[in-house]
Amino acid sequence: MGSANGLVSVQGKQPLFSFGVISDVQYADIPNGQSFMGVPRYYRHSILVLQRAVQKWNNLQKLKFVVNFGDIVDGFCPKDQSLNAVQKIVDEFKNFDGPSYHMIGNHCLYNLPRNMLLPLLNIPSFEGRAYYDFSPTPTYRFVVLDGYDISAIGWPSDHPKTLEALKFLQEKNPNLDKNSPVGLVGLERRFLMFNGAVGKEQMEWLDSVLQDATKLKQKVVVCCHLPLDPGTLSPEALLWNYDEVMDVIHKYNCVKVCLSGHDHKGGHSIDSHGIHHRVLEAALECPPGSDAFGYIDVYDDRLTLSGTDRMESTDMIFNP
Ligand SMILES: Nc1ccn([C@@H]2O[C@H](COP(=O)(O)OP(=O)(O)OC[C@H](O)CO)[C@@H](O)[C@H]2O)c(=O)n1
Repeated sequence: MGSANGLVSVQGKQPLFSFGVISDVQYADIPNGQSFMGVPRYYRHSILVLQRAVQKWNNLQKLKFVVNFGDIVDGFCPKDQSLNAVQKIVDEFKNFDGPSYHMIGNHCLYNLPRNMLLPLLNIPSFEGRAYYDFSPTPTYRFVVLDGYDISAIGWPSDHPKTLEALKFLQEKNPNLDKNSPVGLVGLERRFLMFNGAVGKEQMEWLDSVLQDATKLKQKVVVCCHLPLDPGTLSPEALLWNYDEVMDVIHKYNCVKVCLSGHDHKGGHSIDSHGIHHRVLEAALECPPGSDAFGYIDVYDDRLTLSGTDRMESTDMIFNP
């Protein structure tokens, strides 16, 4: 038996395939700082975490691809350095011996508009859309959602999606600072400017992909920067319309696991339909010398996350 971060791996059973994971690198060439809540953030060290991740992923010699769960560069990155900083992190991912799949987070959008960001991240896009799917094996499909589809950040200020997001925030959050949850209660605390929603068109696309996956008997892993289940941790981190997205997902039986970032301390929950929700611990909040990245072995009946250091290992077992 081998052990990684408290998890005893099942020997003798070959995974169908394996992939690497990392989230919230939030690199910036600036001194250490802290979050709004006072949690230390190590902006220069986070690129070293990514470098060690890539080295480990390459050494494993079995990973088919890696997934970056967003927030590649921090919002405090001086804006004249944003382009270089994003390019620098993308280049680190290119040192991995295989494809990297990226998604956008709020901090990406504080740095660059969508039209610049999406080509750099190699996100297949039409009219600024940042959702897509891919199928690494015939029996599995990955769906990458764009949690900032309806958002007050990232689109031009007069774009209909910006206006829709601002109107929504105006209705849902009475604070002058729309990033502040003061006075919002329970799950209402997600109605913050640093979050966003999945729009109507993307929702229809998601429905059609899940319908197709069901027809093809594929199991689906949903990836989104923003968490989709209130059971995982902080309500402040949730996608605005996580409930509508989950209603679509729950229509089908094909989604087995939802993976996300954004809520830096990480978490794991299983929802009422037996779907695992795993929020990944942030690379940014690793004190120097420590790490937060991992890889996932995919089987017919489970996804097994082997985490390094601050990333907890998690066995996600489901009904095949
Ligand atoms: N209670 C808060 C929290 C944050 N802000 C301000 O909102 C902006 C973004 O916050 P930040 O912590 O940098 O966002 P992250 O994406 O790194 O992390 C998301 C959280 O972990 C989700 O729980 C920033 O300007 C903050 O100062 C705020 O006003 N009030």
